[in-house]
Amino acid sequence: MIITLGCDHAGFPLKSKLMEHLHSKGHQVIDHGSYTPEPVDFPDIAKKVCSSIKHGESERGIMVCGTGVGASIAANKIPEIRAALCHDIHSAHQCVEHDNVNVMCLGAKIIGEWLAYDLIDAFLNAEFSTEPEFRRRVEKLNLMELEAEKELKEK
Ligand SMILES: O=C(CO)[C@H](O)[C@H](O)[C@H](O)COP(=O)(O)O
Repeated sequence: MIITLGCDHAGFPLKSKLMEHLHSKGHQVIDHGSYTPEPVDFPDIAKKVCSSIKHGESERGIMVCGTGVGASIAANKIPEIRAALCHDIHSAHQCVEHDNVNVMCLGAKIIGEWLAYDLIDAFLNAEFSTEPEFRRRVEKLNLMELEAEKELKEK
């Protein structure tokens, strides 16, 4: 799978390790930075990661910040992105199976590298369920996005 990766300064050390892990699993990685441990604002990187997914360069993304919270807030502002902060294995696969999540967010200050590897594997091995209730709910999320865009235009 082609995966887009991004991080801020707090996520930088973990992102480098994740990159190696993803390569070892045979994934292709598009790295949208940050490329140094210098301070950088997570919304700027989240925009790049999400734009890469929106434009079809990659199928899924992984964002790492200190807690994963800022990254998930930022990513969820972008239309067509469903981002989830996942620090447990069940959420890491169910978020795809039920909610068709396309960006997983991790907190480098919260979890260690080995849990991060397992979370990523669970996320990337999961597929969106064909069960109608999950499709219907994600369709409702899409409608909410369209309604919000319409309201903005009407302002
Ligand atoms: O976790 C984060 C946002 O939810 C960020 O990665 C930062 O760690 C957090 O905002 C703290 O900022 P700082 O500039 O690293 O002190």
